[in-house]
Amino acid sequence: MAPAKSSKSSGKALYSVILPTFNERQNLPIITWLLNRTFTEQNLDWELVIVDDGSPDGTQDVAKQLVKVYAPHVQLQPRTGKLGLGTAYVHGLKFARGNYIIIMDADFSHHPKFIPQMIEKQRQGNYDIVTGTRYAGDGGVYGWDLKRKLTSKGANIFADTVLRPGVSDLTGSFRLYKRAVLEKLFESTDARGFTMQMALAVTAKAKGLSIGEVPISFVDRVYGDSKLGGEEIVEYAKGVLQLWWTT
Ligand SMILES: Nc1nc2c(ncn2[C@@H]2O[C@H](COP(=O)(O)OP(=O)(O)O[C@H]3O[C@H](CO)[C@@H](O)[C@H](O)[C@@H]3O)[C@@H](O)[C@H]2O)c(=O)[nH]1
Ligand SMILES: [Mg+2]
Repeated sequence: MAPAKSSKSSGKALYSVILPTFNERQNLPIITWLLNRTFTEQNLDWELVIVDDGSPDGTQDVAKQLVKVYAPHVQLQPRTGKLGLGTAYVHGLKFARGNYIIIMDADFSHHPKFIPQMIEKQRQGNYDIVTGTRYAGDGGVYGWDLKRKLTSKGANIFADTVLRPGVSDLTGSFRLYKRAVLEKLFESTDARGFTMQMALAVTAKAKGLSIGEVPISFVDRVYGDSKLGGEEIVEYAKGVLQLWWTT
């Protein structure tokens, strides 16, 4: 792959999108097309780092095609097995070259159309982090059943009550980070599962970092299944209590 323009040498912002995938063969081409369109329209430098965990559905074959079609913007950084969402971000960051890192899901729950607003917000306030929020302003959740909605809302209320971070969507993972900030946050939290989003936001607030919010509509995936299970929910509760103890 031809090297992407380095943000350090050009002095211009380079936005790296880290996209963890597990069985996203059907979603990946469209999300990549949308990302390309969004960044091109905005005249922004960008790259996409796909972290696929050996998906049995052939996601990596699709990803390899996209690497060629969108060269030099797309890289595939696979792992051999399903090692989890949090470590996928850490893995992706090792290869990302941008000075800004965007983390999002590959299943259209996080629509690329919100990226320009997140970038604009970051620039306005020079925020360390800008997080997409489903629970403020025009934000919302569409397509989830009541149980899943209550789980998400409950998880946010629980963490907000115990930890008081003042961030409206702690479990959401559609975020823009300054690169150096994300590197430091990864070093200072052990949480690596779905708990990680909450732990990163709470730790950031405890360190005095600034977090801007952009309302997003989160739409449930059309293709494939969620990988969030009961075990993750227990881990989340443990994560909140651990942070309560340590921050
Ligand atoms: N590489 C890798 N990717 C993974 C893994 N598990 C999930 N993914 C990818 O991570 C993204 C999110 O996974 P989903 O399974 O679609 O998650 P969800 O149930 O929709 O959960 C969403 O909402 C949660 C709570 O609001 C969020 O915490 C979570 O990050 C995500 O946005 C998708 O792109 C999926 O392919 C994994 O073990 N490895
Ligand atoms: Mg999803």
